[in-house]
Amino acid sequence: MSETKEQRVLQFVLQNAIRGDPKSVIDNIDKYCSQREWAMNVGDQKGLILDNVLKESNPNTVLELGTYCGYSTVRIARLLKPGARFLTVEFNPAFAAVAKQIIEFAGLKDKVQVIEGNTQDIIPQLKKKYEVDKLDFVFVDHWKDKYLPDTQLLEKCGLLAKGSVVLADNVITPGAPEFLKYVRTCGRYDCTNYPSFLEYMDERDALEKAVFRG
Ligand SMILES: Cc1ncnc2c1ncn2[C@@H]1O[C@H](/C=C/CNC(=O)c2cc(-c3ccc(F)cc3)cc(O)c2O)C[C@H]1O
Ligand SMILES: [Mg+2]
Repeated sequence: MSETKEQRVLQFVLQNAIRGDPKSVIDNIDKYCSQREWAMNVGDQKGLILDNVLKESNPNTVLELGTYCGYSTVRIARLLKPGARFLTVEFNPAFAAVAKQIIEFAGLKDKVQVIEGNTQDIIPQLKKKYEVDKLDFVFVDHWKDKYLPDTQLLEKCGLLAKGSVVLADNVITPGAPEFLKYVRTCGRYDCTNYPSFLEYMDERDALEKAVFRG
């Protein structure tokens, strides 16, 4: 049966990256997706901003919405302190299967829990089923029309505390206008925009950091 693009990305990593070396996994995904087939990874330019915002936050508990192939999952997991908890949610089984193999190849299997499911179903289960109290850092990179409902769901479920960081990809391209308007005007977040470029392209994009005021 014909391979998918995501399977080709995985194969390229398995054949070219160094097992147990997260940076070589990241670099090889960027190499494949910039030279051979574009894919919706956060990429290296926005990835550097993600790295820096994450380091500033130094989180104990991290949630990612939209694992895809696990590129940002590896970027995040490689920077977490020992004992930190990291949950990532993906509802496409084929993407989750690729991500799990990429995460394991990078040597980060024990740092990440890949949860297969829809974020709107998983978020309400985080407290009881996944024993999460509060989230220190949330990376939002799934369907763009889900950014707002899921942010409001995180609030409703009592998962955000004063200082919790919500970092959203693609607030320019493809854009998440309702999310952006909400976090910037609802009065419950301090927002910072980080202008950058769309992964592997020259088009403009940006990350938005929304820090919950509690
Ligand atoms: C609700 C829900 N629950 C669990 N997983 C969910 C979910 N919604 C999506 N997902 C999963 O996240 C992933 C989805 C990510 C969506 N990201 C995108 O659509 C996306 C699109 C572009 C883009 C930019 C310019 C262009 F011309 C074309 C595309 C760039 C990006 O960085 C993106 O993240 C994979 C999907 O299965
Ligand atoms: Mg994205």
